[in-house]
Amino acid sequence: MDAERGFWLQLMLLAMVASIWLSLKLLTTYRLYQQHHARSPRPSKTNMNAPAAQPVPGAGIALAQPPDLNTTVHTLTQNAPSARYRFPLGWSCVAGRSALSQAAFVGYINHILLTAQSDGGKDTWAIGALLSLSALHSARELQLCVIDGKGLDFVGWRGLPHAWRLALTPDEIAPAMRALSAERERRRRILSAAGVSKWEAYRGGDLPLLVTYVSELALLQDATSAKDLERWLNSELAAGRAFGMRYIVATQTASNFATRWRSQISLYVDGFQPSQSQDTPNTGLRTNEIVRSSAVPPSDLPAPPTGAGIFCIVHGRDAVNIRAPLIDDDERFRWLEALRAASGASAHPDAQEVLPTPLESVANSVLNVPGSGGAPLVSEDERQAIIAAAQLEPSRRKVCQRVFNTTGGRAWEKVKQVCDEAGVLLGEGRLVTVE
Ligand SMILES: Nc1ncnc2c1ncn2[C@@H]1O[C@H](COP(=O)(O)OP(=O)(O)OP(=O)(O)O)[C@@H](O)[C@H]1O
Repeated sequence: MDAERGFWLQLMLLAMVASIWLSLKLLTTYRLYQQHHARSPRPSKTNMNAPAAQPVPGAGIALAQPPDLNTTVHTLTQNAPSARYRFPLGWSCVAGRSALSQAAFVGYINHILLTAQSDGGKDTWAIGALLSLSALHSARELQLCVIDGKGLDFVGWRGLPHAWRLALTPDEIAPAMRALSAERERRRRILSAAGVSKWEAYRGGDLPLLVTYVSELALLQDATSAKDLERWLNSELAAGRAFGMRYIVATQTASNFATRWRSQISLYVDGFQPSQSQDTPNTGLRTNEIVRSSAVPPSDLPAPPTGAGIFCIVHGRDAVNIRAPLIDDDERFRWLEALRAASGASAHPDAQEVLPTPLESVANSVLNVPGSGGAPLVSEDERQAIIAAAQLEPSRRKVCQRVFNTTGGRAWEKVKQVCDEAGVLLGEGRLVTVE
């Protein structure tokens, strides 16, 4: 009996020693884990670049000194190597480092409302987005329409292969609006004849994404009337999306305009506003909802000139403060020249046949954005050839052989990237298509 009790006592003692040892081990491991994570904070989802970043006082996490447009486009391509029609939103300061926020037109962004008081940096933000899109897409993939009429900001864009139409004086505005409606109808006919329900499914290769920038909505009202403008916005914004047309509509505040078309807006970019009453019309959220998202609402942002280029970006219920890269006249001129040179437009300004603008050539030779590293850059022609071959071949290797006459290196990466994006040939040997 005593021997049995002794045995159980010994066993309990052993169990106690083992549990103390285990607890100490767990504690040490947890401390090590904590120390490691204190030394190396997790990178933010949006990626980072220069160290020792500082936010603008009173502007949430908006970065005080954002990198230039070159670095911005470089970071954009690193963050989202394969996303099409991506563009930068602006820079923030996350855990002491600069972080770029970005979005993409095809996928989840429909139309954009861009607002801020005078000199808030609206044109500069839009120019950054349009130049980035142009650098990353050929004129066959992307066309731009600019309706300005308030200054000289877009004069240098004339003759650019990406420029579908520029309305830069008040008398050019109404015809440009009619041309956009006619283009929408033309696209409707093409898509309907091709038997597809939306632009994204069309494989004809002759309908580039058409992005229209309206630099001041009030000028469109002056060129037409409040009623006509409302009708035009309602139909163009509601229907344009399905036909590969996107709008960036800028104005000082949207509160002076009818509300229906605003339901088509999926991204709000709002800079300084003088009163809380302006927050909701320009962001779609109430002031306290923006604060709950840990962002500074437009009515609390610093006013220009200190606050120029600082915006509150709202998508759904998420809000973030950013500062856009400042693009001065010289830089803009260099970019436009680079885009012209890369597409051969400077040699043939009136050329009908527009050459594509592959990112590699713009990036490597002219704009100094490294093209190596990250995912391969696939031209629209290559993309279409890969998709077509994927309908015929049973495996990605065979697709690669058919399109590039090789099965390795960058060619293989391109095939992999396009197949992943399109959701085809996910299993070797059979054709799988995902919605
Ligand atoms: N990202 C930025 N960072 C710093 N300063 C900026 C930035 N963007 C613009 N600015 C400054 O603000 C000035 C006005 O910019 P911009 O013309 O883009 O504003 P806007 O909102 O379009 O003005 P307006 O409505 O009066 O035409 C620029 O000349 C520049 O000095």
